[in-house]
Amino acid sequence: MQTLSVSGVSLHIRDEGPRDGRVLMLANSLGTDLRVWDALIPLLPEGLRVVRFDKRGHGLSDAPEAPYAMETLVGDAEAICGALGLSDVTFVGLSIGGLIGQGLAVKRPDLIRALVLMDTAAKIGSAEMWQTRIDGIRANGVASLADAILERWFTPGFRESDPQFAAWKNMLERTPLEGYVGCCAAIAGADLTESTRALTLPVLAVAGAEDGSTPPELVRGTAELCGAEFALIEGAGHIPCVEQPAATARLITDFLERTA
Ligand SMILES: O=C(O)CCC(=O)CC(=O)O
Repeated sequence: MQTLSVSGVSLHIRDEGPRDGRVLMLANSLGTDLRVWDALIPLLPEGLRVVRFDKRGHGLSDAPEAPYAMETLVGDAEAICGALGLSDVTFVGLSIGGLIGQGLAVKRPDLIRALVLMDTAAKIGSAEMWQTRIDGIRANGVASLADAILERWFTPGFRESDPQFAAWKNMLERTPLEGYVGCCAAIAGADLTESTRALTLPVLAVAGAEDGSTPPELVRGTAELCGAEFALIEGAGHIPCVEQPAATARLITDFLERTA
């Protein structure tokens, strides 16, 4: 297990593959930890150096008191790149992870070669919507909203019959309250529309066809902002790397080839 201290906060990271391989950095979504990439990684081309991490407040990373700012989350990802000596990174960001990726590409264009925006947007939801969610979680805990969240994350078929569904529910419900609320605040405060419009690096945007959190039309809108390619993943909700790892891996693999 590897950890890294950033401004006194311990971040859990996993750094796998050859040190001299092309770097793929994976950033996951709200209420998830780095295990959401487990099924995807073995399906990616060999020889990649794959770096993933639990953002603050999630997984095995520390959960400092909320709120967090998007700039802080971007700074954490930047610090991980610095500590591991990463450059020429292809950054794959899922939902809030995609906001982190957009922010990092703007702040440190020298670090990022290409960007995959997965089920994300330049702006996700409204400040009011996030405040309602924060109030609900503060009053009744993460588990009180879990069923509604899981309906947005996964298709009905997956929820009804996948043997791992119960484990993903546990992962969500066990997210530290401060971490979940802290990241809600970061998303609420992030409108990256203008900076993402100015991006010039290669971008692939992908969306689960049944995503109820960041619906395909929202993702497509962000793709259009920055001239990105757009692809739909059938049979997936908000987390296609869990629900459709093979289709997700194919899209990423083709993009890696196009941006080699
Ligand atoms: O998943 C994220 O990082 C934020 C988007 C969201 O609202 C997810 C959910 O439906 O809970």
